[in-house]
Amino acid sequence: AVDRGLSYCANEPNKLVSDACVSYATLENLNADLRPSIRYLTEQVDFFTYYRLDLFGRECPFWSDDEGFCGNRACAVDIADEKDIPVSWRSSELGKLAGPKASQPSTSVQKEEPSPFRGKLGEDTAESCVFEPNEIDKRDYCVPEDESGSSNCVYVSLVDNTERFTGYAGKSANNVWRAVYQENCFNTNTPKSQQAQPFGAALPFRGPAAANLKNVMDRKKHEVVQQDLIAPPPEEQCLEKRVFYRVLSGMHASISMHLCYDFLNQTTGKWGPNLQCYKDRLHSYPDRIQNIYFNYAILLRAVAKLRRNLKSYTFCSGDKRTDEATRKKIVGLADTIAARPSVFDESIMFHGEDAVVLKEDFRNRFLNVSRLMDCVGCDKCRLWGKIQTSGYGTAMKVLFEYDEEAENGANPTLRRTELVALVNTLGRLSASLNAFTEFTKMMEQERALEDMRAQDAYAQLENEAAKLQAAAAEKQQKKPDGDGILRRPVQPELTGKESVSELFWREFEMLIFAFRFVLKSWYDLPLKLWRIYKWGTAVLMDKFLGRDRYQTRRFPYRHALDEL
Ligand SMILES: Cc1cc2nc3c(=O)[nH]c(=O)nc-3n(C[C@H](O)[C@H](O)[C@H](O)COP(=O)(O)OP(=O)(O)OC[C@H]3O[C@@H](n4cnc5c(N)ncnc54)[C@H](O)[C@@H]3O)c2cc1C
Repeated sequence: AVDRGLSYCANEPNKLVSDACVSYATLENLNADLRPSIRYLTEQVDFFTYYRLDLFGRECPFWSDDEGFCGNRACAVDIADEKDIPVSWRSSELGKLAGPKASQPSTSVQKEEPSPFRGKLGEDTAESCVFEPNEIDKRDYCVPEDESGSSNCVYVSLVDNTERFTGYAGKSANNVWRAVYQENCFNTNTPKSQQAQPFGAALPFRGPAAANLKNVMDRKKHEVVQQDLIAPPPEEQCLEKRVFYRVLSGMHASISMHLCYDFLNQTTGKWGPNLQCYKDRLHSYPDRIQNIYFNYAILLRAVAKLRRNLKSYTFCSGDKRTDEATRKKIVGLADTIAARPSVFDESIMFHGEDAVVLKEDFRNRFLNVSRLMDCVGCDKCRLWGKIQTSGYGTAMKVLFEYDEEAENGANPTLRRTELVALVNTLGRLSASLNAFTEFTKMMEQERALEDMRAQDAYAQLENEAAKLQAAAAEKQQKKPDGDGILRRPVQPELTGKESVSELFWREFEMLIFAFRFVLKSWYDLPLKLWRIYKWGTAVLMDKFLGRDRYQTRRFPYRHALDEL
């Protein structure tokens, strides 16, 4: 059962998520409705639960960080046994295909000649599943994971390798995040020639930001970086730059949410939510949580935009019925999202004078971010880092490069890895919103418990105070004048709202006190005179006999005078 979320802005559930056109409450309700289908797709459907990628073969192109390797068991990835993979996706089968090994047709060629069947795949299996371009297209926002049967590629079950706490931290993780945010330093005033250049094979990381980053990374390689990462762009910056930052920060926040929600308690050895981790990394930073909502909105919009394409997408599991079931499920999800009011309007982006340059810069920067995932020193984190950057890259490709109304073929190719990454990234964000709801409930429980404890402590204090007061009153009653001193009655402060009779009785009480004071003074006088006389003669006698004792003899009524 999926909970209806506790609204992030409980007091303002209809507040809009910045830069999206949807409220927090709407996204939460949408997530409650969509979560069962998203979970089904990402946990039960083979097409979406197996991901093929080059997990170990690519070196970090920016720095060498041998110490960044994470040796924890939780960092390891279990590679899927090819026996569990549908035949048509196995490397052996991919290797038998003539297409990818021979030459890659360009997207336009593919468009003109709808893929003829090759290799050993069955009739139900269209070539587009395996015969995908593995070179970067000028409309790609992410470095593609090699699908063409490269020997470095492995299949990974995403169900058996869930994203959770791994213990990967320290300067290696920090350096990657730092470099990711460094990509956010846009500078549109920079002449075009100096801006980040299109991504190329010879120089994997280009442009001034990249060169600067490489220098910084080289210098900082052995320093533990403590200071904050790049600050978010100011609100007055253009929408595109804010969107770029929100995507990165939302991805980072979503990763933090998962590692806090599925955390290893090292004392008990059990996995479960860690509220303190959530408080430290997310609760104190509402903007980070907002960016998770934002990312959820853009991924929903991208899936909805693919609705038409998905109807004729080739899933190629080798079994027609399985493919039909997969299609029905994913198209069903896209239809449900599309039936709701739009949550993000990408059409307002990349419109100004420098739109072309800005878009190219935006795309190249995101390509660099996807490349940075090869610098992550923990296998499990690298796996999910690659899936999620690919998921966001695919969303951008669909949002900024796809024509919603065009038939398949007119739009850029949607690789299998891209679609799998897109749906799994949506799944991660959906899980993040769910985890956020759970953490919010835990925070409320904790607060209620603290209130109760505070109330208990307060009641206990009140009790103690009452007891002390009662004891004092009792003592006072037993010895009406206590130490023999007649004290002024204690009266509450005047508030100005007292009635005439209250004022009268106050004055009357004081009058009685004055009267008693005078009478008592007369009554005590002989005894006092006698004591003073005794004290005086004792002092004189001490002095006469040359004794020092007189110095310590106290005047008998000094304290009584002080008390008044
Ligand atoms: C790609 C990638 C994937 C990872 N996957 C996992 C994983 O699956 N499991 C796991 O246990 N660990 C994972 N890690 C490590 C994890 O993200 C942290 O780096 C690690 O837990 C150390 O955390 P930290 O407290 O030092 O802060 P970090 O999360 O490393 O953050 C560093 C700094 O970034 C800033 N910052 C933090 N969050 C945000 C945000 N949302 N927006 C803007 N700025 C922010 C803060 O200034 C913070 O001090 C991954 C790291 C990377 C780079």
